[in-house]
Amino acid sequence: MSGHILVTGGAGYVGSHACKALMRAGYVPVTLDNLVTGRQDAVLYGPFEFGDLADRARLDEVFARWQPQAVMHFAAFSEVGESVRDPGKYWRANVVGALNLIEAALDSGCRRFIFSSTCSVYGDRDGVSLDEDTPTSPTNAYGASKRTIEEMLEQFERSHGLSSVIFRYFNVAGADPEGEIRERHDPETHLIPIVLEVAAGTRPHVQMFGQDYPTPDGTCVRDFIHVSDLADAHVLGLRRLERGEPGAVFCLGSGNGFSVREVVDAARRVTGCTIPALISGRRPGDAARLVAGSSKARRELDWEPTRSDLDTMIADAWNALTKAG
Ligand SMILES: NC(=O)c1ccc[n+]([C@@H]2O[C@H](COP(=O)([O-])OP(=O)(O)OC[C@H]3O[C@@H](n4cnc5c(N)ncnc54)[C@H](O)[C@@H]3O)[C@@H](O)[C@H]2O)c1
Ligand SMILES: O=c1ccn([C@@H]2O[C@H](COP(=O)(O)OP(=O)(O)O[C@H]3O[C@H](CO)[C@H](O)[C@H](O)[C@H]3O)[C@@H](O)[C@H]2O)c(=O)[nH]1
Repeated sequence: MSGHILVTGGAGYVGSHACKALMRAGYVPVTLDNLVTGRQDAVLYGPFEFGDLADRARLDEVFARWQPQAVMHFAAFSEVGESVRDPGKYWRANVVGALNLIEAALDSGCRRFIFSSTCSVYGDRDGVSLDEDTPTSPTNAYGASKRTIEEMLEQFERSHGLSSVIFRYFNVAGADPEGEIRERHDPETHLIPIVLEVAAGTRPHVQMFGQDYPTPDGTCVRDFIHVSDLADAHVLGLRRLERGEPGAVFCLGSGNGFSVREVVDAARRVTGCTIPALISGRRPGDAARLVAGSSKARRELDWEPTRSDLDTMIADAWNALTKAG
């Protein structure tokens, strides 16, 4: 089935890759974005509507114009450290923004909703592999805002028949294998793009935040998932809703943990560059180890990540960065 899909945050990193996957699957992704962190030149695969989730009248206009059959909701603030310093920003933009969007969707008759959540909803559960049944206990406003939106979706499913698929992403990495779009945050805070900026010579060194964690080499361990594999999961989630299956939560990770040090070593291997690395103190809010333990998305959505080995993710990000010049 094809049709228009409203993609909030479609000018951002994950949203732009989702738009490409939707376009390839025969849908028309309509991006709604206020460009606070996204870029209009990443909106390549469907129409663009400038707008802010806070502006309910604008949301109503966009729903009336395109009559989307589903919403994919990526737009949010998503920096853990910032959410600790400024929780109000996260509650207002993420939670109130999502509530406006849900109500605008329902008022327009749209009852399919796909939501970007995060493994930050689990808080710091060192040593445990995290799956859909792991109890949530967010430790910062970012994770708490995402968990609250999950609860809102569960409540609107019961009260208004809004069907939702909630994806809890682990660490998203890589870039479009064709290099058309990539991760471009300013300032960049994520490990892999920072390491690649060092390789490209635009940053002098990478700081490794902490080497005294209870992990094999003392640096934090993360589960990285390729952004294109993640985008494919969203199309599969949409098809699940089209089939009329009930809403569900899925963790999206590879199930493999890599330490910060292993990521830096892999980037040296893939790029052939030296990549100076310094050890510095822990970054507040970081959990020692966040690794997905679930195969529910593989089982129930038939999702099969194909590019989520570490070297391929780094190579795709590197190719996209060097292609962009
Ligand atoms: N990147 C990751 O590793 C990761 C991990 C877990 C979850 N997520 C979630 O995935 C989603 C996308 O993350 P990303 O890395 O692509 O971020 P991003 O900053 O690249 O994209 C977010 C987009 O939303 C837009 N936006 C933000 N607030 C808006 C508002 N009020 N109205 C309209 N547009 C708005 C921004 O301009 C941007 O284009 C977020 O919800 C994030 O919490 C990302
Ligand atoms: O310059 C850097 C940047 C990061 N790191 C380390 O690399 C690891 C990964 O850090 P990222 O900032 O790349 O990613 P996070 O794990 O902090 O955050 C990501 O996953 C979270 C869920 O855990 C949220 O969803 C968030 O939006 C998403 O960016 C962490 O141990 C961090 O301390 C460094 O050592 N040096």
